[in-house]
Amino acid sequence: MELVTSQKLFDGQQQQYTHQAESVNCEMTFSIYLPPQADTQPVPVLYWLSGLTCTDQNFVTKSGAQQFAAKHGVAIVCPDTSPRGAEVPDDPEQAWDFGLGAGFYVNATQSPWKQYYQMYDYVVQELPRLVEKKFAVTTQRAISGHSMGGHGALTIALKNPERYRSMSAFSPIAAPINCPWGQKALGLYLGDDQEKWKDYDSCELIKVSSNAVPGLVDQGSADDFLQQQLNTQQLIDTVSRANYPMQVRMQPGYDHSYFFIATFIEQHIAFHAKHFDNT
Ligand SMILES: N[C@@H](CCC(=O)N[C@@H](CS)C(=O)NCC(=O)O)C(=O)O
Repeated sequence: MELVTSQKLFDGQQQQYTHQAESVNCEMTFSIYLPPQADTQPVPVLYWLSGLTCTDQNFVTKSGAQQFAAKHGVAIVCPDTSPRGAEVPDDPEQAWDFGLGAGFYVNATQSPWKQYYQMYDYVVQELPRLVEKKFAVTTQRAISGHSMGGHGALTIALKNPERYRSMSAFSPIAAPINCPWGQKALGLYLGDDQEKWKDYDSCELIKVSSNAVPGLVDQGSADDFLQQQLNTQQLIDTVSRANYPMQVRMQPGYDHSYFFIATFIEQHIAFHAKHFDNT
């Protein structure tokens, strides 16, 4: 693992690292914010998954989250959104909604994607293993994300309730099996059998879930992707029918951008901190 950058921020450290990742078969970059509390004791970790076209840097530079992580004594780990490198196959038309920057946090089963696009294993297993070995952190974890990353955060927590204390999302792709972004990505990564797509669909997972991970979701009403891609109403209906402990809030006038995330990130970090011991 190699340190790329390190800056002091709100008495903690904002750092970026590269490492050779086995699961995705390439060099990966991730960022970590270590709050000042990590100087004296191990702290819990919030994993943040970003959306389409993003890297590990969007959240670091635009969310303003570090001051709240410092207040609550929580580390924040931001992985990249896909495998990277000249050898990694991309969308044949180089569209921004598939391939590089668009790993959808699944384990691809189809060629040529499956050799690299194992982002589910990377985020759930390999990255936490590395983080928990190298940094002053506990094994208490939470997960959050935006858009494609909101989909990643919710599906990962729903599939691994024993690994995450809480989950949250901004503008998640809540039912990818029912929207163009999801149908394209799941079709190419997982193949034509739509039954297999359900394993990566938050609404489908909530329907069959027997465990309860506390959840918080914020969605802007002025989000340009709301009608065609995000299926927020389906999430609201599914949560209500299943009596799942997830609050889904419509926020009037907010769009899909990081300005929306910056507005509510303090509340999301406080929500996750509430579910950790001793923060
Ligand atoms: N084509 C646009 C749309 C993609 C988009 O809105 N991506 C969201 C996630 S789905 C994002 O976070 N973009 C980067 C940013 O705002 O920093 C772009 O390239 O940014």
